[in-house]
Amino acid sequence: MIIGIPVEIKDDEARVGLTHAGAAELVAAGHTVLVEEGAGAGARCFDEDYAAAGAEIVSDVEELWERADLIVKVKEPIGPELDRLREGQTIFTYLHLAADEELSRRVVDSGATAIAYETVQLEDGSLPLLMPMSEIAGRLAPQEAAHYLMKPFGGPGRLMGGVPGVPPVRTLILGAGTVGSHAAKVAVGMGADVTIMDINTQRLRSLDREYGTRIRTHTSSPAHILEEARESDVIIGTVLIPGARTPQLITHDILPELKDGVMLVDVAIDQGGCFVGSRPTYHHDPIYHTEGRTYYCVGNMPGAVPVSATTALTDQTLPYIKLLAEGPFEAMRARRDLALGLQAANGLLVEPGVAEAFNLPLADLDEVLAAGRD
Ligand SMILES: NC(=O)C1=CN([C@@H]2O[C@H](COP(=O)(O)OP(=O)(O)OC[C@H]3O[C@@H](n4cnc5c(N)ncnc54)[C@H](O)[C@@H]3O)[C@@H](O)[C@H]2O)C=CC1
Ligand SMILES: CC(=O)C(=O)O
Repeated sequence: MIIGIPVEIKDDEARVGLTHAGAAELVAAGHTVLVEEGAGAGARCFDEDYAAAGAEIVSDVEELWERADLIVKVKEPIGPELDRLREGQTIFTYLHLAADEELSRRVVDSGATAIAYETVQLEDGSLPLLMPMSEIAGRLAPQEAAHYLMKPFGGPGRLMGGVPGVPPVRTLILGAGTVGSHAAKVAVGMGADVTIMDINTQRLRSLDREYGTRIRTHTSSPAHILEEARESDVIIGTVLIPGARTPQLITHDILPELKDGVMLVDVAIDQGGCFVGSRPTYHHDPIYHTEGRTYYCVGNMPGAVPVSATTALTDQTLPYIKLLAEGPFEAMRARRDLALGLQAANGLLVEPGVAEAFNLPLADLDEVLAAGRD
C-alpha cells in the first residue's frame, strides 16, 4: 500500500503522523511511504532520516495526496486538505468530528474511509490512541495554568504551590480519566490544593489509593461542581463521552459564581469544550479574558512538545497502521477496537455521537463494514 505523511498545516502544529523509525518498519513490510518534504522537522525527524529509512520524500503535496491510499496524520484535515480527501482513500488521524459540523459534513461527503484515533477503543473501554496525547495534555495543563496565573502573563499573580504562610492555589479537575489523572499528578507535584471529580467512582478510588490525603475526590454532579467550582482558583476540564460532544459542566448558572481571576483550562475543547464561554485557541495566542476569567483552550496542546509527542503517538499508532496497510476494511472486520475508530466511509456516517450532535443520518457500522471493499 502507498502511505502518505503530509506536513501538518494546523496553526502551531509541529507533530508529524509517523516517525522515521515507524517509516522503516512499514517499508520493511513492503509498503511505500511518501513523506512530504519537511513534514517531520518540528519533531526532529528529518528528510534524510526518512530517506535512510527507505521512504520517498515528495515536495508536491498534491502529488502525495493523489498517490496515497492511506493518509496518516495528527490533526483533522483542514482547508485544502478537505478538497484533497477522496473516495477510495483512507485517512487515519485525530478527527474530533463532534466538535465541528462543517468538518463532519465535509469528511462524510468526501467518500473517504475516515478513522479517528480518538475513538479506537479496546474491550475494557480504554482509548489506546487518545491515551498518549491525553497523558501529555494532562501533564501540561497545570503547567499552563501556573504560567498564566503569573502577573506578567496576564494572571492575577498567584503561585500554584503557595509558600509557608500563604495557601496553595485551589485546583479543581473535572474528569479523572487519562488527562485528569495526569493533571492531578503534576498539580500535586507542584504543591497545589487539588480536588478531582468524576462520575466514575472506580477512577476516584484509584486516585485515592495513589495519593491518599494529598488529593480530595468528589463525585461529579451539578450541585457538587457548583460547591467546588466557586472555591477554585484553577479549573481544568477533562471530561469525555467518546465520540460525542463534550457535556458542559461549568454552565451559565455556575459561571457567575466563580472567583474573580479564575483560570479555566479547557483540555476537552477538541470535543467541544466543557465550560460555557470556551472557544478554541492556538499556542501563539492561547488565552483570552472574559469578565475576570481567563480561558486557555488550546485544542492541540501536545503540539507544544512535538518531539516527545510524535514518538509517543507513533509508538501506539504503528501497530494499527500496519493492519490498515494490509486493507482497511479487512482490518476493521477482524479487529473491533479498530472498527470503533471508523467515523465515515463511502459517504455514510457511522459515529452515533456525531449524528446526534448535528442531527445527521446515521448508518449501521456493521453494515458499512460488511459492504466495504479493499
Ligand atoms: N486539548 C488537547 O490538546 C487534548 C485534548 N484531549 C481531550 O481531553 C479529553 C479527555 O480525554 P481523556 O482523559 O483521554 O478521556 P478519558 O475517557 O480517559 O476520561 C474522561 C473522563 O471524563 C469522565 N466524565 C464523563 N462525564 C463526566 C461528568 N459529567 N463529570 C465528571 N466526569 C465525567 C469519564 O468518567 C472519564 O473518567 C478528551 O476530549 C480528549 O480528546 C486529549 C489530548 C489532548
Ligand atoms: C488528542 C488531540 O487532538 C491532540 O493531541 O491534538
